[in-house]
Amino acid sequence: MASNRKMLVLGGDGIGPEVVKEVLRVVDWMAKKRSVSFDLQEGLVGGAAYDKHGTPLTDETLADAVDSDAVLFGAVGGTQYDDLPFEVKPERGLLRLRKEMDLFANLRPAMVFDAMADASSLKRDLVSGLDIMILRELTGGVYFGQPRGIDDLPDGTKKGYDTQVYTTPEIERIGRVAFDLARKRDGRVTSVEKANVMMSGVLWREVMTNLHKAEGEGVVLDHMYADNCAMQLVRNPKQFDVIVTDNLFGDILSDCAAMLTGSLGMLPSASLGAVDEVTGKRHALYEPVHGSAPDIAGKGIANPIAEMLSFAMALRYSFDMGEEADMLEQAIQNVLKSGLRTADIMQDGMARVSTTVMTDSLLKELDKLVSG
Ligand SMILES: NC(=O)c1ccc[n+]([C@@H]2O[C@H](COP(=O)([O-])OP(=O)(O)OC[C@H]3O[C@@H](n4cnc5c(N)ncnc54)[C@H](O)[C@@H]3O)[C@@H](O)[C@H]2O)c1
Ligand SMILES: CC(C)[C@H](C(=O)O)[C@@H](O)C(=O)O
Ligand SMILES: [Mg+2]
Repeated sequence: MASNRKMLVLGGDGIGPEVVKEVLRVVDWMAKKRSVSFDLQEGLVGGAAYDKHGTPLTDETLADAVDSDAVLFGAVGGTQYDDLPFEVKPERGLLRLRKEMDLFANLRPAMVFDAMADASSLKRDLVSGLDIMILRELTGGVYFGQPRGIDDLPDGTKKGYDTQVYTTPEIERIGRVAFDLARKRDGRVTSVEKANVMMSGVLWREVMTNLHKAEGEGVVLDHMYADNCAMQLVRNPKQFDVIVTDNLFGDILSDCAAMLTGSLGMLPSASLGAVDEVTGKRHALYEPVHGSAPDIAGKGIANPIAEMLSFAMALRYSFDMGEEADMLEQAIQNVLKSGLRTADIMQDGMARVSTTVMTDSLLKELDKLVSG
């Protein structure tokens, strides 16, 4: 059935295609049980694209991504690609997608579902009900700054270097997203950098402070150094509402936040571009925070929940299907409540299940939600 909901599916490598396949079962369910169809297209990215085309992202796939309403992304990378030249490594495919689609705002929510509070690395009372949003700037900073390279030095040793760059407009646009998010939540933004050692951090703090004065009505802003933030996340995570930070600190802090929720396999994300003033649309890519997990790939034990929750974010942010997104999230909560666990979130007294059995049960919960 044709539809105007264009979604490009890029499974990638390792467990990427395994978890994406499970989401496609939910997409099927929606077509059958809710009469909601998607115009799906599949493509290659990462190592899978390199194996076939000699590049981790072809221009054609990039064009398809730009043309879609949303990209559903799995994960890229794998040890078999470790020796490839830097510019064709699988991860470059993802980075090029982010940059060329200008997906500057990466929303990484860390929520602890009731049934999961005992699976966290922290004690139950520190995490139960936790709901924080890490907003990571995704198209700037040390990931893309020039110059970068490895040079030979006269003494026969080498010098490896990267450059962290942020401009005022780059900081302002992510700051605006942070304030907008906070207004719909608890109204608090913590801006995280290392202004004590980095000039880009000094600018980041100055721009955030000025932006807050000019446009921060209804929002309380505070500032924190990134090292302290890492510590505070595992000491008392409920002190945070929205954390806004740069590309590299956001990468690290969100993996850290994952363990508050029980596993990297639980954390979704949405990578969003600016809203086009004429069409009202924006480029978007939905990706779990985890990677291709080479240690468990092919074993059928990956946790599909991060990918499922990423699809729920797609339903909410790209397809205006909040009701379906709520339903999917509710079904996930019900499955967890029923005691099913993939290996990464296994707890005493729970039933250990495979990736596909987790989805079987999720589809049954969805059935129950529509019939009851
Ligand atoms: N967005 C992405 O595509 C992305 C993100 C992170 C890492 N990577 C790449 O993935 C490869 C492996 O990286 P890594 O090992 O540092 O990180 P990783 O996230 O792939 O795995 C870290 C650990 O978490 C576990 N894990 C991750 N996702 C899981 C899931 N859904 N269910 C159960 N367990 C899960 C893994 O088994 C592993 O023990 C590298 O090539 C890296 O560059 C890609
Ligand atoms: C695979 C890699 C390029 C990526 C990043 O560093 O941004 C990943 O770690 C992530 O968190 O999305
Ligand atoms: Mg990461």
